[in-house]
Amino acid sequence: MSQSTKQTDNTTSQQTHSGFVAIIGRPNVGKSTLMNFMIGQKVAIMSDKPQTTRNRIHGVLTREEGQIIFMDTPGIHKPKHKLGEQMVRTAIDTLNGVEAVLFIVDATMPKGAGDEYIIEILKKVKDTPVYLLINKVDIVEKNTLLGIISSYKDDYPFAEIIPISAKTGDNVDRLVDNLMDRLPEGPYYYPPDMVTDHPERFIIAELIREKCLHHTREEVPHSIAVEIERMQFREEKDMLVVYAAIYTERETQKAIIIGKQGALLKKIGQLARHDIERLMGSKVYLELWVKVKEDWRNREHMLRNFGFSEE
Ligand SMILES: Nc1nc2c(ncn2[C@@H]2O[C@H](COP(=O)(O)OP(=O)(O)OP(=O)(O)O)[C@@H](O)[C@H]2O)c(=O)[nH]1
Repeated sequence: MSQSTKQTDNTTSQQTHSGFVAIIGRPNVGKSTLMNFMIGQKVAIMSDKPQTTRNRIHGVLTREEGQIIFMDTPGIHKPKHKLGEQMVRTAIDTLNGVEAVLFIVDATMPKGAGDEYIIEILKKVKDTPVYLLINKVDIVEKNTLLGIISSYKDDYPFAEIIPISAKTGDNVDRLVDNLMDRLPEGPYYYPPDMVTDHPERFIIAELIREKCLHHTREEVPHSIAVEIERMQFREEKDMLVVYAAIYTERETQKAIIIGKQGALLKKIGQLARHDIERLMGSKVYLELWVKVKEDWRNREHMLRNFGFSEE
């Protein structure tokens, strides 16, 4: 994950950190308020349009030191509608695949069935650190806090327990610093100021591009581009199908990416597929091919296709 658009522009600065963080908590505990506070004006708030898969990206927090992509885990907030086994498994897979989980509870409410339900799911999650965030501390008496903490702390080995106020921002900076420290070194998956209707398309293209660059070192310039030609969720197979083209400027570069008997392209595909599955929380079928488009950077219609247009 060491080469990205951002870092090639920025080779002298220190390595950025990045990763995925899931936010869970029963309704009304303050998930959206916390997102809004953390991300503020800079947010690339993701569209509310139905997504191709069940996981939703809430927003992206970009700082000089790195980028945090916040994910929703649909279904987990609504214990009343009992999830199907497959949905529970998908939720657990998502939580296993992220770098950290933020479990938000409401300091003004006693622990309820909804919280306990979430804790049960968390217990099935293996190595992901879980932060317990006790929210709305601005409206509770300080001395009630200890009682709330002790009602949760034996339920689960939380990595951190942090009382916060998503409304006033109390302790939120501390939380973000702590998350940034925990995230592994990695690229900015989004340009810092990008707003898009198709965030997954963009990230998936970047993941594929990153694998190409990483495994070809200096032989292939950063000018290669990846276009997602088709992306479709196949309900019956519970699988996301992605067809993507890798564009190079020369035949020689195309040959390098394909490798001996297609070996390198296969490897790029496997690695990218793994990352996309992690991102989307579902199985992925990825088909890649390599095309030569000489001097594609100068062609405006191509730029628009690749999603680089200002429009
Ligand atoms: N006093 C106070 N109110 C808060 C705080 N955080 C959230 N709220 C309020 O709690 C209510 C619910 O907040 P949301 O952010 O919508 O909660 P949510 O978890 O996203 O809710 P769902 O979308 O239903 O899952 C709103 O009225 C917020 O203003 C806080 O730290 N302090």
